[in-house]
Amino acid sequence: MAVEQIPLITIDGPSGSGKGTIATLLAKRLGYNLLDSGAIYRVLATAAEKHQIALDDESALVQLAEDLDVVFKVDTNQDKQCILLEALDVSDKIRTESVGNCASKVAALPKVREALLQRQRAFLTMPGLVADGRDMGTIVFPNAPLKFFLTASAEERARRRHIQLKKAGEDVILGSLIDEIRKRDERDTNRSVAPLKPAADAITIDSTTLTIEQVLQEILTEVSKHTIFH
Ligand SMILES: Nc1ncnc2c1ncn2[C@@H]1O[C@H](COP(=O)(O)OP(=O)(O)OP(=O)(O)O)[C@@H](O)[C@H]1O
Ligand SMILES: Nc1ccn([C@H]2C[C@H](O)[C@@H](COP(=O)(O)O)O2)c(=O)n1
Repeated sequence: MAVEQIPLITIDGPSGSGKGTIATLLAKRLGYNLLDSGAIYRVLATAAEKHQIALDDESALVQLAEDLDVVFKVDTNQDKQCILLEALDVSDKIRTESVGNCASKVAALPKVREALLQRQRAFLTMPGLVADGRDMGTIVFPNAPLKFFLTASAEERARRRHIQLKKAGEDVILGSLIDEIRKRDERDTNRSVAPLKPAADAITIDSTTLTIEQVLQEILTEVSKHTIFH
């Protein structure tokens, strides 16, 4: 089957807007594959630390990206993917704010993004794909038939992240999280390549005052309007 005929939904948006949560629920509901593109940048940043590569050493990071030994395993019993870097489970380790910041730095390097492009496009297989990130609808899958841009106020995103990190046992201060989220937004939005922005044909959903279930329902309503997803 030609790739253009494979059902594909993209969800872009800033950090903590709920992309990952919604993409996971949507993929499960539709029985599709899932691409958590942020996880690839997070794994790359983790590999850089492991191999003592500086986060601004573009040529070494490109080589690392090309050789990156990362495996995404779908865990059918849990609602999350298991992510292996060089055969070691890094699923939880990559979720800290600190790794998110490092990922944002390596993601600002144009040649690193180029090196990871094909790896992301390879996720587009039958029966379909839900892809979440910053440039899914603009650069990686510009021809996707249905695109969403999920957003929420920085304060609300930090509040959600605060609850999430506290549950995971991380000792974090809400005020610093708001600052970090704003800094990451700024870096992701103002970089020269594939900046965080809605695709011209994306549907924007502001989830500041919506529950996860309400966001999912809004998306499913749009999905039901397209025959390619039936
Ligand atoms: N609409 C919502 N209402 C309340 N909490 C939400 C909502 N959407 C997401 N959350 C919660 O906010 C937290 C962050 O969500 P999630 O990890 O999905 O965001 P994200 O956009 O994928 O972030 P990142 O880009 O940093 O990975 C999670 O704990 C999630 O349960
Ligand atoms: N398509 C993507 C996905 C992620 N990034 C960068 C920018 C983010 O700050 C960082 C971590 O992503 P997250 O897991 O928080 O979604 O990775 C990107 O540039 N492009």
